[in-house]
Amino acid sequence: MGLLVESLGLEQFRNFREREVSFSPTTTILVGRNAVGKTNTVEALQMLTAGASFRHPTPSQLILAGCERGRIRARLAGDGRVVDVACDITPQRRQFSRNGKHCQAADMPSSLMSVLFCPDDLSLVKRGASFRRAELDGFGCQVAVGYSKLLAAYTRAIEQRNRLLKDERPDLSLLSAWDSSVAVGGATLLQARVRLFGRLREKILDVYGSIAGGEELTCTYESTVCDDPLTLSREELAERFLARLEEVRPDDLRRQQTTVGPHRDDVAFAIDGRDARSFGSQGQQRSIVLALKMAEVLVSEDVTGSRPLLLLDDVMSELDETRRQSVIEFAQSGIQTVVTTTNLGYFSDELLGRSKVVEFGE
Ligand SMILES: Nc1ncnc2c1ncn2[C@@H]1O[C@H](COP(=O)(O)OP(=O)(O)OP(=O)(O)O)[C@@H](O)[C@H]1O
Repeated sequence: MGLLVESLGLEQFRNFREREVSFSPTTTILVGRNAVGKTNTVEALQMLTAGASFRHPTPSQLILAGCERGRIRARLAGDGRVVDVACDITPQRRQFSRNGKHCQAADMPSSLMSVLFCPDDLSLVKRGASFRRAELDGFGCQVAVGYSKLLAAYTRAIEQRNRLLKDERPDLSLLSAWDSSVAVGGATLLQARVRLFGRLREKILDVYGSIAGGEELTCTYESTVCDDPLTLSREELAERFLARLEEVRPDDLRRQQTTVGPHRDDVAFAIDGRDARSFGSQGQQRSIVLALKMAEVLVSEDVTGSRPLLLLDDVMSELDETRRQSVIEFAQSGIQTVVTTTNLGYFSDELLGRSKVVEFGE
């Protein structure tokens, strides 16, 4: 079954001097007008589960204006155990802890992970490729052991190679050394990412079929290194990547950046054979994102054996009735959900009766 969030404490965090919120094991609805701190509450929950915030703030942005430090903490309970997680925030850093012992941000999802769905996600299909990569990587960092380390090491290697490419007269032997380290780290990351994508794809197609039956969705991982990275061994893939880096070297030197690798890959969606980015209606694009988020919940349950916390920030107003119902039904299938809204009118009386409603603002 796994852990559920029982309560959250916010101390000098964002707009809160002090606030306690307790949660239902099923659905909790945070309601209030704009700018009262509903998203800030969701952000705190995401930090204590995913170990990161979708808004990518600096630590000082998280501290109540005029204060020197802040703290967020949550009590997680389930399976006969209680886990207290917290994050102490100073202007310089965030220090995470579990049951009073310091830990890394990347360790947080091992207690409870989360899937966030917010209005920005709705344009994921048509936004730049970096957003789709970030979605996959953010999910990977939570669900796959070691993924965040792979990603960090690869990102560092790419930064170093790019820095060298920007030199007036790049040292070519040093560039070859960076090529090797980019290729070896990149091959491992690429295989982990494509494997994860394969698991997600299966569920995305299932879920999409149930939201938009009759339409045929395809999703493809588009690698800049080779067509099917999983048909090669890791060593073979690293060699292929190295060969690609050598092939594009003149171009990379001219453009002063690395133009192939997992940091340039993309995920493409097509409906009935037509690219959803340019041909999909807004509704179809939103259904794809919905299917992707639900797939993340399902895959994380498959991989970890426990259900993640589902955070729905302000998406009810952005979805039409049919898609809203799909989300609500999905959330009702035994997934602890926290949803924010300015308007309780989106929820049926029956659902309101079964949910915990927490009011924000006066
Ligand atoms: N570090 C901070 N110190 C004080 N106030 C802050 C800080 N960071 C954000 N805020 C305030 O928090 C409020 C925004 O809260 P939040 O984003 O949670 O809104 P919301 O309740 O979700 O509403 P909306 O639907 O408009 O997003 C703003 O008034 C903003 O000024």
